[in-house]
Amino acid sequence: MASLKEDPILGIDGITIKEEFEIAKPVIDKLREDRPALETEGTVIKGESVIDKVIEEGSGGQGERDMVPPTCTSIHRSGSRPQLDLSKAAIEGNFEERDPTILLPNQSDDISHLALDIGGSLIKLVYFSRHQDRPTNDKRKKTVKERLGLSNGNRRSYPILGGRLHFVKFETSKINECLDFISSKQLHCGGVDSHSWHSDTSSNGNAVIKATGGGAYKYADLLKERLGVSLDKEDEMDCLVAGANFLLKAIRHEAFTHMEGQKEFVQIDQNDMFPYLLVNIGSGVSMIKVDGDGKFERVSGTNVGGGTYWGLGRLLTKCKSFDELLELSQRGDNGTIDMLVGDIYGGMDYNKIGLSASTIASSFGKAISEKKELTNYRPEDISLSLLRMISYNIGQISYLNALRFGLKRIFFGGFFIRGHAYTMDAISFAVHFWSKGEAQAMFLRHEGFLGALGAFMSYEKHGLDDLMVHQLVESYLGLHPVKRKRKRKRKRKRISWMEKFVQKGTEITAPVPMASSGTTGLGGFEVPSSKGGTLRSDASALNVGVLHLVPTLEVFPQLADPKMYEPNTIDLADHSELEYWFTVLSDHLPDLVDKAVASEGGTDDSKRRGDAFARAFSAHLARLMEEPAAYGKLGLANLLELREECLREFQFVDAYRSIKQRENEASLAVLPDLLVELDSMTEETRLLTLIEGVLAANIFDWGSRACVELYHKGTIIEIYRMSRNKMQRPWRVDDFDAFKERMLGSGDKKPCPHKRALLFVDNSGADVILGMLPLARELLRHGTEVVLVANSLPALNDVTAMELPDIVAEAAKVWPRA
Ligand SMILES: Nc1ncnc2c1ncn2[C@@H]1O[C@H](COP(=O)(O)OP(=O)(O)O)[C@@H](O)[C@H]1O
Ligand SMILES: CC(C)(COP(=O)(O)O)[C@@H](O)C(=O)NCCC(=O)O
Repeated sequence: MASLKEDPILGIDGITIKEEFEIAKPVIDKLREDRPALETEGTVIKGESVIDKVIEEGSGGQGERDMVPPTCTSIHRSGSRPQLDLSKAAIEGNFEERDPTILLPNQSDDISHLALDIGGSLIKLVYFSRHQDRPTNDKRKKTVKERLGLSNGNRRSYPILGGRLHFVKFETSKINECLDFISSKQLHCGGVDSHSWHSDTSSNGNAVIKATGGGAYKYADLLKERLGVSLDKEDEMDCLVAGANFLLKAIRHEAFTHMEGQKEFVQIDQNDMFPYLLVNIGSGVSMIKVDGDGKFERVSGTNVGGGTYWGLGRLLTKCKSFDELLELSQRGDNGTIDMLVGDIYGGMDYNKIGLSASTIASSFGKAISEKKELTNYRPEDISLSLLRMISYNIGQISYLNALRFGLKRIFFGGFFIRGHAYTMDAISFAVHFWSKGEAQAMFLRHEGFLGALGAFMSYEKHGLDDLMVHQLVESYLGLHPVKRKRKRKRKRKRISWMEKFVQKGTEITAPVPMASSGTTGLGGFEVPSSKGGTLRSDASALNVGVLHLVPTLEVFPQLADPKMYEPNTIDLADHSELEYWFTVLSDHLPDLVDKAVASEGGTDDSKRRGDAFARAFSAHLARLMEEPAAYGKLGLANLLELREECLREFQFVDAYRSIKQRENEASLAVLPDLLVELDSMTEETRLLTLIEGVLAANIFDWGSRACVELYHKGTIIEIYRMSRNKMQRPWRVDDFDAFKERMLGSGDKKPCPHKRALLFVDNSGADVILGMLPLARELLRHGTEVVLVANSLPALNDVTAMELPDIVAEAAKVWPRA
């Protein structure tokens, strides 16, 4: 395992843990005790919502609050108006993060914009923050406590360059929380970190904020009274369109499709974007035909929208929050309440008009039964049925409007969607079904912030023209789309499977894990689940199954000297080593939390758990820093296991789940090409390439922070390519010549392949799919029996024994015949 020290997300082989840790509970209790302190430490926002707000604030928080000026009377304007530089704007964070911050790396002027969209249900805020003036290279000088963020509650620290757009929402009925938030961060007077230029001012000296949505009218007086600001009202439809156009043109990995639980990002060619139908599902629904920047027509709408789901759902289920209602639906079965075609036709399909027995004939149709009252229905089923009814209906009406105007692309926004897999699937299904696959439903990651973003952009009406000049959209080749088209054509012949891999890896993202398994009443929605324990065979005659699922902690019997084996290769008794590793782990913590939250569908509940996990783990680290032997002998493996245990304590089953899925998809997509390429080689070259592939695919163990960063940009696959290119013998452990001799023979020696090979799979799907499986295939060809061995529990990015059969079965499907 190379460069272990450099890698904050390292893989540790053969961990043996003997100690039991009493971890999360005392920490949670402590957190509960700390809660009042937490709330006063933060903004004036009270109660449950504090944790959410802290999460949503991202880089905000105490660091900035420390600098809050007492009043905001010092508004002035500098001579030249600062410009918003949207060039190279990019989403920050991983693919699963919701409402992610947008990085403006080239922003040099100190702007201080804040824009509001005050809707029927929610207030959306977009604001800009400068990067903090903290040198990036002073990291190691900070105390570990500072790093752990225990002193100030910060979740992360950022480098200086540029700035960020932040996205925050509040319930409109709790507008005072929103005003408290603005006030605590002084956003209405340029923000706590603003030095030079502040928000627009009106002729009478008051700050002016751009605002849209009905509430910009309804609450104008309240804002004036509470914050002393005037609202510059922008038209809601103008803003929705401007926001959508900005996102589609400027932000990579913004738009995606979502069908049957599968999420796939869509690259939008800004030269071929229009016309499209924009459907904003807020409290009500607006359907807008967009022909260009500022060129649009609201062609339809429906009053059955997000407000309907939340309103009716609240009445029918007594849920206290929208998220509770949505979560309820995940455990629902709409078949108990919806009337199916089969219910009407005695279990039969109505084939003549293409309706199967399982098609919903009438939403809520079963509730006509006189024998049942509301209390006889499960709230879970009601919620799912309602969600399906409204989503499907909106999808269907949207398609009919697209049909009216010959539009093939429909983008859906609005907070009703909430990044919820079922909602998106139901909408996509309706569009797909009624258009017979002709039209496509697409979704936006900043779904609910279109209006607020549009209002934000309206500070500079020419923002989008600038975007064109800066040629913002980057392809994976880093070329302008127009040029890219031509280049790609010319290059097509030369694109190797590896390039395809890189391309796939940047396009594909994981299915949203929130998708519930089993049937959803929409048809064809079975989400494959792991089938450990059952032996299956497939077309390639591979037998796939789990041999052993019960974890046992035994020293591997094949070791030369099992008694001397010590899995903890790094001893943390050395204090500088300890401090180093604590730094690595604490620096990596926000990122791990993001992943863990994403792995659970990014729900508010998972965010709360994620935050609690971060605090609990930080508390453990802080304790161990003071008293390294607090939980017994401390080695790096123990520390990593502690982290895993802690994740599980907060019900994070596999923090890396979505990343694994993404990587599996990308790897499977290129596997056939890789195998064909391998098959075209001589036996000797093939063997060497196969071993190189195993080494390269084990990317996480190759270490380095750069790998991790690449991973975040969705290009980890490039690491695979790079590592293969750089592979040079002799390797640290290099038995290749002996292996080759056994496989192929040499001189007079006949081939004598091993009877059986144990292949230990470790990190990531690429490791298995592009490394181990091609090798396994070769071994099988030579008559060697192959057993793949993996961990029982997910740890770091490990592939587990439970996941292996599914991965192998999928790979076997794309085995080339040869
Ligand atoms: N936390 C929440 N509270 C209330 N509604 C929510 C929440 N999260 C999502 N929603 C859904 O989003 C809808 C509001 O979407 P949004 O785009 O903000 O529209 P509006 O501008 O009408 O407020 C609600 O009607 C509801 O269906
Ligand atoms: C009136 C609205 C534009 C307000 O926007 P919202 O606050 O719902 O986002 C919207 O609710 C709407 O388009 N309603 C549908 C009205 C109709 O066309 O029947």
